[in-house]
Amino acid sequence: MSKVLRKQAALDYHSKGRPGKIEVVPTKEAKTQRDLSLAYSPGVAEPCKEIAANKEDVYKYTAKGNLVGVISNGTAVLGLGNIGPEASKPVMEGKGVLFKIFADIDVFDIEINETDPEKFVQIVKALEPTFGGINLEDIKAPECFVIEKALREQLTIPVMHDDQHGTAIISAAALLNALQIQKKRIDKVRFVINGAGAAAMACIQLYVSLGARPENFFVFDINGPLHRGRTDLEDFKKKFANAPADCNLAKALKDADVFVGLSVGNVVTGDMVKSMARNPIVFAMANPDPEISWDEAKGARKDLIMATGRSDYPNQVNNVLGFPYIFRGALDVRARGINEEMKLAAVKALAELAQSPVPDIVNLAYNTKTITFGPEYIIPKPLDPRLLATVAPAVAKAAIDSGLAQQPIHDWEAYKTELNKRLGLDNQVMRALGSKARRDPRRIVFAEADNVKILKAAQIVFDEGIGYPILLGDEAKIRSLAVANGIDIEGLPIFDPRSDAMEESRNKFGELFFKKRGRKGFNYYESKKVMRDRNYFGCMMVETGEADCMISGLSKNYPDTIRPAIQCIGVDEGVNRIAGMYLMLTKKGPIFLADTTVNFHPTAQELAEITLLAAQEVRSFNITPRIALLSYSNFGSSTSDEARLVAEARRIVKAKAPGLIVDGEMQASLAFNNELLKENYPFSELVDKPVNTLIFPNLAAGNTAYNLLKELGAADAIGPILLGLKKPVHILQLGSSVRNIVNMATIAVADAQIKNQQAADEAIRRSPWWKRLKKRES
Ligand SMILES: NC(=O)C1=CN([C@@H]2O[C@H](COP(=O)(O)OP(=O)(O)OC[C@H]3O[C@@H](n4cnc5c(N)ncnc54)[C@H](OP(=O)(O)O)[C@@H]3O)[C@@H](O)[C@H]2O)C=CC1
Ligand SMILES: CC(=O)C(=O)O
Ligand SMILES: [Mg+2]
Repeated sequence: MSKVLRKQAALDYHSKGRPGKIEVVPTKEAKTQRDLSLAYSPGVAEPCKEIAANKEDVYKYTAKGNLVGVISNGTAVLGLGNIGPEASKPVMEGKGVLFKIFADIDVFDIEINETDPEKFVQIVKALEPTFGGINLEDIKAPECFVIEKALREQLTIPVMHDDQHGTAIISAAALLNALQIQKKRIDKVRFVINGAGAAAMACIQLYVSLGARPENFFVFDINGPLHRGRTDLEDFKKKFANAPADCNLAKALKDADVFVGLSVGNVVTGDMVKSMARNPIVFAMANPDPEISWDEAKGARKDLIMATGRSDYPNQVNNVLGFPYIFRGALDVRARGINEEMKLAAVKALAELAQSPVPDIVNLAYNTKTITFGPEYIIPKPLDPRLLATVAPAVAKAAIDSGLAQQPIHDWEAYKTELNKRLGLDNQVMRALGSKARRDPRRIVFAEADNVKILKAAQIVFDEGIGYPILLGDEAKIRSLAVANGIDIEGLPIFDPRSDAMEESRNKFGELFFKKRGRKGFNYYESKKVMRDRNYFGCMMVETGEADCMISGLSKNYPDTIRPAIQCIGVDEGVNRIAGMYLMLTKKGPIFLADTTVNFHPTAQELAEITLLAAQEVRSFNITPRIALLSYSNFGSSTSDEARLVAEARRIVKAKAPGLIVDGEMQASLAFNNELLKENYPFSELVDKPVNTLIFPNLAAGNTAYNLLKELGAADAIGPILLGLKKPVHILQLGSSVRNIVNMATIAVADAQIKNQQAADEAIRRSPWWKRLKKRES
């Protein structure tokens, strides 16, 4: 993405809808009069009195224990410098988001208009009753040292200045691994450190505690090398004033083993990297622009291990790998602080994790098959879901062993299970699916490209490497929409099915369509004419292999979009119908709902077919389906025709797929209440097998359920995912957001991979060498 577009995308991201990136969400029911009388006056007085009598109970009755204050005065924001507290707020909100998504920690971001360290300390100290921990952020040196020291001494909750210790911990873990790969010893290597601020000084200190020699550091600040002749140096800099007075960065880097940049962007050149010792290590960690770009540094040396703070290159050495998990561990044992033992435990856990085999979900998330420990993987990836259950327990254990914990953990396995539960599956599912799509992007037709949301989605699909968009619609209109909205569609093919230029394609598609539908109501003339309709044209592109999948329906009703798909493409072999399914991303993980879209009053046979189609699609998400067939009756408690139909559907499904985990008829409440199920219906296949797929008895029920869940904010809805078509065409709902459209496109691409895979497999099975293979096997 170009810089200009990235700028606009970032501004749009922050300003669209509710401005900013966070909101407060109640965790208790607050709907009825009773709820309100408990949540607030008079009921709320009871926990107040308990806490007044015993202050510790604040952890029992309030959110304090899981609440971290991310606090800044905006004096050293990323590498942007002293830009003030308001301008620091997007970064602090961002840290809040990362705390939440990676460690389920809630954050209030607090930007304080105060640069005087003493006053700043007084303000933060007064906030102690609110928080379980304090993460100081982007406060410049040397004030940050004074502030952190005073707060650590005066508060009884964990306090950490993330830019110092988070950065030191992550970079130390990366450094240990890089040294191991480069076969160098930490006590022998010579370091050049650019920057002598919060992050740099903490890194140096931690490296020294890991064995580096203080005299082996040449350190630079904005005024040049730290040397003994300088009279302007604060005490914390004097300790490392080892460099010769006439030194500069170029001279210092000659024959140096390790460069660590925690200063500003673009101050190191490729020539400087070339002059370093054999097998050098460069950590250019300034944000957002590193001291030297990945490409320039790697271009200079083949034997280099390179890392930056950025997410778009390998080896992202960024404190995001630390603060969520360090605080998680500290909060969970109610540690009184964060000490050296806890930091070193985090270093060790991170370094070791990078050396252990990477699970599929990480490879999926990063669109690669082979992430393995080595020069381009010295530190775990931020999207590695193992980080939480690895680093947090290590930190918690160190807090217990070093006497800082007030609430020890005894059952470590149970603790790890609880940590994994906190992450939920929902993010992982879309993330993994996105990565799957990116691994083998397919051509995707956007039939309504003269719609600005579709255009924005198409751009994202292209930029994120999910697929290759093909835009259908009036070219002039599409181009002017793109210009007016700053959407980059350069290089994306645009076809207008109504234009003269498309006459040949219309004729070709029309001929084919006539062959399919000539005896089903379309004469020769109509078959060609209907190809002026974008949905027919797009579906024929998919049918003829000129595209792999299609997205449409934002501005038309379902039947008008589904009909062309059925007529042009048709249903899969052995399938008699299509159906629609929604993927609901809920707090309990992903739940699939079908049929939400097509079949009004399915018979038992039809309901069984819908169930089998849904099961097949759920498997394509790498999830084992566990299906409840829903009704208002539980296992024959009603003898109505409707209830019996559902029970009969289950019988048909089991006859066709005995291994499928499916039960019913049952009420939705029973499907999600394992205790009730176990107690009253111990024979059920779903006992101890949490349901993830719901089949509704009719369209009214299915459609109502997903809309209710969505509108009440109980789940994000992705769909409808059309089931049963031979090739993927997916239909958007009216008013879909850009993110919804991108999600649907992702599913369409992933589906296209499966379908084409099947087609390829069939072709192989029909080929002569398949027979030879079989013969050899036997
Ligand atoms: N990747 C990561 O995880 C992290 C990266 N960082 C990055 O590190 C950088 C510093 O952050 P932080 O320590 O919090 O900020 P500070 O303001 O505390 O420190 C900045 C340091 O950089 C020095 N400096 C500025 N310009 C130059 C220059 N041209 N040459 C040499 N030194 C220079 C300053 O010198 P002086 O002392 O003379 O003012 C100061 O010592 C930022 O870019 C930040 O984004 C920070 C934390 C984590
Ligand atoms: C990553 C971070 O905290 C910084 O650049 O300041
Ligand atoms: Mg920072």
